[in-house]
Amino acid sequence: MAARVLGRAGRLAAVVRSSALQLRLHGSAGLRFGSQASFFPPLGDAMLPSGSFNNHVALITGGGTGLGRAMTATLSQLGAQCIIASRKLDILQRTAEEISSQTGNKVHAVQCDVRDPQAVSQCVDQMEALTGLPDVIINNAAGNFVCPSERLSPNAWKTITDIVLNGTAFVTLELGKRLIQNQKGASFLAITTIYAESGSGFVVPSASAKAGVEALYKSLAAEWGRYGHRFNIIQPGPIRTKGAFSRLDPTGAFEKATIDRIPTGRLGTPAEIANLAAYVSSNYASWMSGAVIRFDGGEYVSLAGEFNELRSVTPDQWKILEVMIRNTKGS
Ligand SMILES: CCCCC/C=C\CC/C=C/C=C/C(=O)SCCNC(=O)CCNC(=O)[C@H](O)C(C)(C)COP(=O)(O)OP(=O)(O)OC[C@H]1O[C@@H](n2cnc3c(N)ncnc32)[C@H](O)[C@@H]1OP(=O)(O)O
Ligand SMILES: NC(=O)C1=CN([C@@H]2O[C@H](COP(=O)(O)OP(=O)(O)OC[C@H]3O[C@@H](n4cnc5c(N)ncnc54)[C@H](OP(=O)(O)O)[C@@H]3O)[C@@H](O)[C@H]2O)C=CC1
Repeated sequence: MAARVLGRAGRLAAVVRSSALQLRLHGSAGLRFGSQASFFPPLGDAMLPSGSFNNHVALITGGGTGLGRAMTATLSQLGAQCIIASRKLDILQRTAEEISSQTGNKVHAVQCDVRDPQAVSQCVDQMEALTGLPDVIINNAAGNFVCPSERLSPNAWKTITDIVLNGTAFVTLELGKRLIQNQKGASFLAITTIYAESGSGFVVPSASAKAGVEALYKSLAAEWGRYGHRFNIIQPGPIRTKGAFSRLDPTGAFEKATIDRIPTGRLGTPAEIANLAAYVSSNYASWMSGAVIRFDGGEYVSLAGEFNELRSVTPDQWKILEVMIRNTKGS
């Protein structure tokens, strides 16, 4: 009897090993990866009540494209007057016109390279003249590309860390000082990434700079609450944008593997993160400060757990594994 069970178990162990190999080679075994996405449909509408940002001014860096554009569209739809700032004025102006014409609320385009503190100061001057100081600041601008670290030049390192860490610091400090002087409260939000926490090879300048941004925002949450300022962080997982995907997965080779490891079976959408950013920046979240919100469909925990690949083991295979485990006597 024992021999029969062990023989069966041995055969099944081979099947399990071979399906684990198939999984590694082809990314699919047992559960159909991605089929669970139907449980988690993305909703596109603005979640907050209309008018939630009436009489609010919002600055969104990098608001002309990708996730920044989606956040601008949602805030504008909810009543905010928005200022979008980045290097490419033509793109900003096109986005501003498109969003304004859809929502009926003014979106202003202001050119600004966040790496340059003088340009940031001039951008804030321009904003003060256009709208007054903002109630909502979203530090979303970033630069990134995948690259083995041994291929990085000093200027490549400096370029990414200047945009992400110094740029966020320049914008935050310039606005913070003026808001404090004017005794005006505000919500600051930084967009980082899940690997700000874990670190990640091949995007080392970005990982280092985003970790710095998180330290900056957590520190200021503690220090500047007394001035009426809240500081929060959203760590997005993968959400398709041209800016990110063209620099992080230029051939598209990693997309399927990425989706396969996301427990909710799909990428995020710009509208979903825009809703979260709107909530965090709104008065509904006035008690939220110093928060780090991971928004990744479960990717981070999926990458972290050593045994998570056992998702590919089928119920029949589990029966055999359980017999093998129960039949183990002693150590
Ligand atoms: C589906 C699977 C994969 C997708 C995964 C998705 C999500 C996972 C988590 C994602 C996190 C995402 C984080 C992001 O930040 S995405 C945002 C991406 N958007 C951008 O980067 C937009 C802005 N980017 C740019 O403008 C440029 O790319 C820039 C960052 C290079 C800056 O441009 P510029 O100031 O004009 O700089 P350059 O003069 O061109 O270059 C400066 C310096 O860097 C070197 N360099 C540039 N590109 C590379 C490269 N690809 N490899 C190595 N080195 C590079 C360049 O040579 C210069 O150095 P020198 O020494 O030569 O002077
Ligand atoms: N998409 C994703 O999967 C993920 C994105 N993120 C984060 O989300 C945010 C938005 O990224 P995403 O929308 O995907 O990518 P985009 O490339 O579309 O957005 C980056 C924006 O930053 C602006 N920018 C870059 N350099 C500067 C600069 N020196 N000064 C001012 N603005 C600058 C760009 O505008 P311009 O070129 O006009 O300057 C662009 O609008 C980033 O912080 C990114 O790190 C995090 C995790 C995942």
